[in-house]
Amino acid sequence: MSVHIEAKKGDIAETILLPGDPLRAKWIAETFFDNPFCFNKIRNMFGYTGTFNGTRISVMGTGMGVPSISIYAHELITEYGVKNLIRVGSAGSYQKHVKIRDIVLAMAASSNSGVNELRFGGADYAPTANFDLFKKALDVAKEKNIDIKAGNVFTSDEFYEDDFESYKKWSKFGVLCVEMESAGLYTVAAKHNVNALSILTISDSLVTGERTTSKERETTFIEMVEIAMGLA
Ligand SMILES: O=P(O)(O)O[C@H]1O[C@H](CO)[C@@H](O)[C@H]1O
Ligand SMILES: O=c1cc[nH]c(=O)[nH]1
Repeated sequence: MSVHIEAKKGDIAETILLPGDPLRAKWIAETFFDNPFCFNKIRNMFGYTGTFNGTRISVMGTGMGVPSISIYAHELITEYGVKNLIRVGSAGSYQKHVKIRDIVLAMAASSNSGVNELRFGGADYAPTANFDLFKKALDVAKEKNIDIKAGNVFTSDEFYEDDFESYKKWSKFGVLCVEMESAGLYTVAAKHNVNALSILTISDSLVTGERTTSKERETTFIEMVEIAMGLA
């Protein structure tokens, strides 16, 4: 048991899927896993382990934002020996060609996160995806005929920004979409020499104003989960 996870040693698989939403974690376990059992209910941050095609796999919510995912990633790695951390998140599009329900593999995560500014004393650190997981995700997507987009994403400390138009600077420099955790996940994984990848589904668009419902974000982003499950 760690401070925020009540699982016993050995309860959590080496590969874990990490949605921000704990109810998406529950849906993933109940929809995709064989024989899932719940290993965490602390703070209602549900975590489950089961099997997929005979291989053990886990899923757990991370909450929203870099501080929250950093806590869970740290405990999963240092207390439970997790080696592959795969975020399955929602994101807002910054580009006209990145449309609702498109899948984005985050090759790197630019950020305004105060956490990395604190950690690196104001110097820039470039949080990047693990190459092997990234390549494998491309292969799985191809095999399943799922179109993906890949590139730089933006990890923001804010969901509601004072200046809505500020996204246009990042958009101009080719950033595909915004979410709130990948830079933190990639940095903590790198610190502990384990593997991380963020697979994102576009839930809304800052360009067009379209958006999916909360329920759709919880239970319908199937293709990104299929790619993530293929990495186990
Ligand atoms: O759907 P999840 O995985 O939570 O990801 C996105 O959704 C939340 C904001 O609504 C933030 O956590 C953001 O990163
Ligand atoms: O962090 C997020 C996630 C989805 N959509 C956004 O605009 N921001």
